[in-house]
Amino acid sequence: MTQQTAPLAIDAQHLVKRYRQKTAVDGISLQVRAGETFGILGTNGAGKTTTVEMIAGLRRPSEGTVRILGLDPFTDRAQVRQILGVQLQEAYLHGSLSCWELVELYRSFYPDPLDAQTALAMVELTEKAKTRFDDLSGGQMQRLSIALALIGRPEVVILDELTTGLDPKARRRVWSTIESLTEQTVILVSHAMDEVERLCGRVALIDQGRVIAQGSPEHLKEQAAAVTLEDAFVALTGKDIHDDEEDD
Ligand SMILES: Nc1ncnc2c1ncn2[C@@H]1O[C@H](COP(=O)(O)OP(=O)(O)OP(=O)(O)O)[C@@H](O)[C@H]1O
Repeated sequence: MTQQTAPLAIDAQHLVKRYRQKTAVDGISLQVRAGETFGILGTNGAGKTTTVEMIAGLRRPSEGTVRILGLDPFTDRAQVRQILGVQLQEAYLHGSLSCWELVELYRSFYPDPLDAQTALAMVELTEKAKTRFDDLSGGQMQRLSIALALIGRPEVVILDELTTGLDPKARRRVWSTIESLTEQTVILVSHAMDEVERLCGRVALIDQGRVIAQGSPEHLKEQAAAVTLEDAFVALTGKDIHDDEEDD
């Protein structure tokens, strides 16, 4: 089965999220096929996190629908939890537990999890097994949250700012881990063009809560007559990826 004919793993239709004064997401539709690694690129405040939180069932849309392998993340919450792994920008974990205890806790949620040693080794935290979460560095916390997102061997994985704050070596290691997920469907929110170009078959460019363009990195570069994905982003959105929308 090619990816073009694979079933839809994620089908988000016309997602809208309104906060009091602000429409953070303004009619985003995304279809991701099983086995794809799909990137979401956008400036700060473009609505990326709100979009993936709605897809994950962590934030209720004001409008629109989400299906993950045909399931509704709100009404089929228990089933969705078994097939979805989520790494958010900020990990809200029990800080007094050690890495090992957190890994064991997360393993207990799934029928066929990775073993604890494999999970810690995957993100190079074997040496930190006994360290309390609160005593980890920011990068180590992030790596642990990646391991916890993958521990249940989820069919669908959502990763928000996968490697922000990691050093170059750690970034490359995490990329290899993601590249090894050939069976899984991955949504990757990122600011990092090199990361998106390396890992994602298709990308959606998001600006002011809308999808401005989507396609393979090659297609987006062609569409914008740009040499790099960063130039394509600037050409298609009129913004630099490093801009902060709040400042406009
Ligand atoms: N709980 C909230 N209440 C009000 N406004 C919010 C809330 N959460 C997010 N927003 C606003 O919605 C917009 C989109 O936020 P979101 O976090 O989805 O953007 P983002 O693209 O993920 O940005 P970043 O790259 O900085 O994480 C921003 O203007 C943000 O300030």
